[in-house]
Amino acid sequence: MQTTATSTFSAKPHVKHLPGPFLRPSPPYSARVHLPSSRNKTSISIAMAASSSPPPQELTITRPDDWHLHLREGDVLAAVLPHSAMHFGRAIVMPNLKPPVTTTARALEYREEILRALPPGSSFVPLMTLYLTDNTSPEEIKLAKKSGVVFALKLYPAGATTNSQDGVTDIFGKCLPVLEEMARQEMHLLVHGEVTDQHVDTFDREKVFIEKILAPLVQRLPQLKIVMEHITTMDAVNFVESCKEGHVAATVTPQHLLLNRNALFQGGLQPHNYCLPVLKREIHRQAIVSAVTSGSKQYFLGTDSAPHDKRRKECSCGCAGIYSAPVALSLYAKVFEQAGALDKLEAFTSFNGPDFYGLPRNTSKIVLRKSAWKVPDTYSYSSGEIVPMFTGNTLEWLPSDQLEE
Ligand SMILES: NC(=O)N[C@@H](CC(=O)O)C(=O)O
Ligand SMILES: [Zn+2]
Ligand SMILES: [Zn+2]
Repeated sequence: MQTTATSTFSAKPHVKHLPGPFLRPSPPYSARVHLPSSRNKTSISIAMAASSSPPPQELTITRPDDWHLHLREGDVLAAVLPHSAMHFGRAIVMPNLKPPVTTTARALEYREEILRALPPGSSFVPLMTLYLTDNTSPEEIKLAKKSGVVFALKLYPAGATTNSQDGVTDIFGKCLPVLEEMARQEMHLLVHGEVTDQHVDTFDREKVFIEKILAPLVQRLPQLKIVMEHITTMDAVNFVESCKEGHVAATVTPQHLLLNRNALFQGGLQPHNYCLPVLKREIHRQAIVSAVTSGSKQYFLGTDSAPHDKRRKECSCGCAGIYSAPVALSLYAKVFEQAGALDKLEAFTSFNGPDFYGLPRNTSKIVLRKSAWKVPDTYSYSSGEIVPMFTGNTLEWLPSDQLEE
């Protein structure tokens, strides 16, 4: 499926090539984006320092967590969970099942299903979330907090993305009492930040969401801790950085760091590069790379790994979501390496997330080795196949568990 563009990324001739933006080192932050000027200087000096010493071939980092993950249920859960559990310590598990996880009772059941599906000996911890609806009650927030296993509520504007039809129709009209209770209970709000108004261009939906919903929400409830999930634009970067550190943060996916919207059309329609919010222009990708590799504590790893059966991706109305769990760590390392910021990788993958959620950092380590490995074309499961991001390509930075000292 992935074709096109020449690559300096993989030297081996048999390897399929990756789309363009993946290959170019990120230039210093664009002048059109607002950032404190000291940040520009920092990233340039790191890049220069990195180029004068031999590039590292091995990195040992604190075990990462995934702060935005779709695990699904049943046979898909069984197929995808090992890919996350292998290298990640914990993950914030998205509640957009069919029907969605709207109550603490259901989140507890779903958590048990995940724990049962774990490979033997795994210490992976699922951090549960509830799906916010127009009818979620403040009582439910109290129950969620008391459970000790629910860490956040997820806002899906109704109709914005996969399985969001039961989402919120009018956040200010219907959800303020619940959001106030969340602020009181220190329960985080995770946001799919796109408006659903069909009159708004698909590529502008994140920007308009920030203007119409997110900025007013932060004004109205400054104590509520908000994670803007899977950010895709420089508008989101500017917004996050205009907010107080520790109050508003963002997760960033591998695809929004590596691909721009050309990747949807390169050599033909590429359904496995389709996710929501949709990939944006190159200038937005560059803004996100600069923000994430700057060392700011407001960004952390959230793959948004979203498995869909191959038949539901490769069809006349393919669904949104990219399956990245098996490749995510290799890809994040590549981004930081290209930016000359490998020294900032661990904070992004392993520190900023737990710090924002008020959870302890993991104590075990993983090793990323600079050795080539080939991404499988597909992963089979009992009812079909799932195609991973960068299917069939060769990647570097192979993750493995650190051997006991
Ligand atoms: N990102 C996606 O394109 N899809 C996600 C939903 C979401 O995170 O918006 C999914 O559940 O498939
Ligand atoms: Zn989403
Ligand atoms: Zn998601």
